[in-house]
Amino acid sequence: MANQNTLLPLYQKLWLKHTFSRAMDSLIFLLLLILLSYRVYSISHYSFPWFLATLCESWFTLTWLTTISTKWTPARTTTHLDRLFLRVGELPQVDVFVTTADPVLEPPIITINTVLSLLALDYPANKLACYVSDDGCSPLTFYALVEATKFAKLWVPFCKKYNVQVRAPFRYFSEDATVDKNTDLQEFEQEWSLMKKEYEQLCRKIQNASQKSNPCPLVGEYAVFSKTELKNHPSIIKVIWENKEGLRDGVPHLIYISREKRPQHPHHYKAGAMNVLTRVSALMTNAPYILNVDCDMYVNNPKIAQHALCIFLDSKGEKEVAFVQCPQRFYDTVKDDAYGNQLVALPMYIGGGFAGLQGIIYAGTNCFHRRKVIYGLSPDYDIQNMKKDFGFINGTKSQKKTMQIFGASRGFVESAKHALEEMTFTPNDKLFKSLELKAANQVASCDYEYSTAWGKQVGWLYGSTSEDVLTGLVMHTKGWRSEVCSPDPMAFMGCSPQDNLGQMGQHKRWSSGLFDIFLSSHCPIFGTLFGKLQFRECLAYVWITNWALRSVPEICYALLPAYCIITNSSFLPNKEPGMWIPTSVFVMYNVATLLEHLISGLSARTWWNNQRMGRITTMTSCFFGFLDIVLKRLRISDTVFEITKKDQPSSNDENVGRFIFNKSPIFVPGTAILLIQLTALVISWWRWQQSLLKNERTYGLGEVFCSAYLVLCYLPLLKGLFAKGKYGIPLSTICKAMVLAFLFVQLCNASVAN
Ligand SMILES: O=c1ccn([C@@H]2O[C@H](COP(=O)(O)OP(=O)(O)O[C@H]3O[C@H](CO)[C@@H](O)[C@H](O)[C@H]3O)[C@@H](O)[C@H]2O)c(=O)[nH]1
Ligand SMILES: [Mn+2]
Repeated sequence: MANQNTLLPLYQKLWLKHTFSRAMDSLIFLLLLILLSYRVYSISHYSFPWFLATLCESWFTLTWLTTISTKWTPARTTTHLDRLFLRVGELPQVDVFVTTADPVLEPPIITINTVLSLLALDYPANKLACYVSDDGCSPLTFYALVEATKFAKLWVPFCKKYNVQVRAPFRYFSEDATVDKNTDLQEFEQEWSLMKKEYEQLCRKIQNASQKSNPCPLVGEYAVFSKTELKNHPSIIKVIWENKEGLRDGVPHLIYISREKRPQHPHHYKAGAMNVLTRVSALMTNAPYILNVDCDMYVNNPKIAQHALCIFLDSKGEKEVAFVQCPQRFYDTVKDDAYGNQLVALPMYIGGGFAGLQGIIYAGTNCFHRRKVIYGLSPDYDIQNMKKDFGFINGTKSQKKTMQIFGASRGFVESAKHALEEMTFTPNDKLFKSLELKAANQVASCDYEYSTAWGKQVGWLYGSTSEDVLTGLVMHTKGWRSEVCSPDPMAFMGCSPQDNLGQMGQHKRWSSGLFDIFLSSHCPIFGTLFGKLQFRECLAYVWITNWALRSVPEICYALLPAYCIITNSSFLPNKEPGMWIPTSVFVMYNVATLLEHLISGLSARTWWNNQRMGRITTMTSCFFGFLDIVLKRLRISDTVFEITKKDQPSSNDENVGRFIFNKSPIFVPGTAILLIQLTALVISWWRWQQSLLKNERTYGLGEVFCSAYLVLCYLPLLKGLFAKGKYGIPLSTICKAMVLAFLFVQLCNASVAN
């Protein structure tokens, strides 16, 4: 019996059949090929727009090929929790990392809800430790965590006693409470009311504190914050709560870390913060598994750690899987996904596709890692070679090597050695009491990483604002796989941007970070040529890392119809049968994407919003992402990680879903494209009137349709031209866009004159 249990897999991979989606995608691909052949065949049509269209369409065809390859063999996993306990006697330790960076953009109340939901995980409390990194160095965040810990002592037992599902209090109390059948209702109601009262008090305290310049006098515990500046302060490490007795049902350890920052030292944003968390936790609990969440991602399925461990501890997963990624889902989302940022259909088709290849990308949050993989281990390591590679063989020469990799902390090197050999090792059994915080301060200092492998081969990798995808890609290049874990209920829930500004900033950061990866030495193509990145996984990475680059052909293609109308030329075949080819590509593409949305349970409106936002963001945010990287490569300016605002949605606002504008240059190209299409439409209408008078036949219907379609996509901007206040596009932006549009029309006219 025991034998059989060890043989049964802890998780299974199910291959999905998206036959319909496959058929549609292939058909579109075929049509694109026909279109290209038609273009080549009718070379006699050669003209500038015809040539440019051929170039753009070749690009679209290539992109479509990578899309199909990514989506072709989707998979998902199911985990067998019941078998986990038969397999392992005791659950392993898990260190949880939460990052926060700005108490204004990321209100502490959101962060503490995430932390509370993590402390209340359905997991032995003596096997958990929660580390919070605060890049904002904010006494308010610290204060909120201290107060939250007091509440956690009531909250954690309450959640466990009544088997609460949503363990983030702000969500729990916003819904009607449900209880198991056997619960003593009276007792429950009493405790529930008490808990609600306590939570409201906690909120009030934090609210009051946030209104003062300092949450409390900066003395005692808080004295360390008295002489700090945002980017100039020593490291602050505080053990807020220690589960001293190692109680299984207690509250897990909670540690606050604000790493050292100095003006001259680059801090590498989130990746830098994660590396400090890795090192400090190595000195304290050194758990073999790490869960990483952003400050807004609360636990929605308290058993998620066990589910992830099913994958890690499975006999196959144990050897192959580097990380387990849970999907990102959002709560209180804007109706019908007006800003196209809920990412529901995309992860289902593209994410599912990745999962059926070498594995899903690492998406930065809701992800479980193995510590040894973070330290740079490859899947088929040989223990002796590994020791040599990391310099763990006695002798001064090898000691130097270890330091070159991991830095000069002896304590850390010792713990890393054990982590790599997968031996349980807690550097300090009496944990924090006897722990020398000095050692922790050393590894959190800003110069610790100089001339080490941190950020290059070890830990979260530097050099891209999409540090997550980069770090995951390098693991895949080493030959590791990854898995998606999406049990029911959904593992985590978070905030998505509540307006188009947040959404556009996020897309700009992602697209630039991803394109940065494509141009770096970690480019997925090299990964396949020289590493162990599988070919189709490489294509999938090429698909995702090229996001910013896609803006260029897309903008060209969007300008083509206007160019043709203005210059009275054409880029589309305007006679039968040729004209049917692009028409059917357009129709098929829309039908296919619409059906994908409907099958995913989304509304037709959501589909349209996603299409529309796809066009807008590619030509605005992604284009700026592209420019950012061009400037970075030319060493003119560096990219920065702009934090997304996490706000609790304003309910019942009638303006929800409306676009808001500011003076950001990001709106200039979009407005210019819109003005150009409008100009073209006016010209074509005028010409049409003329031709009616002369009784001539007009061509160029295709071009007019394309222009009109773009105006429809850009409707939010069109409304912005006429609205006032934050809903209106600023006059300066309109003027700049008008200049661009004017130049474009001049260019068109000049090209005709030649
Ligand atoms: O200097 C910094 C900047 C950011 N963060 C943290 O990084 C996380 C992600 O930032 P956010 O503004 O929420 O970005 P998103 O676009 O929502 O994040 C996604 O994309 C990022 C990469 O662009 C990943 O780092 C994230 O994990 C992933 O959820 C947050 O917890 C921040 O507190 C830091 O700790 N230090
Ligand atoms: Mn986020």
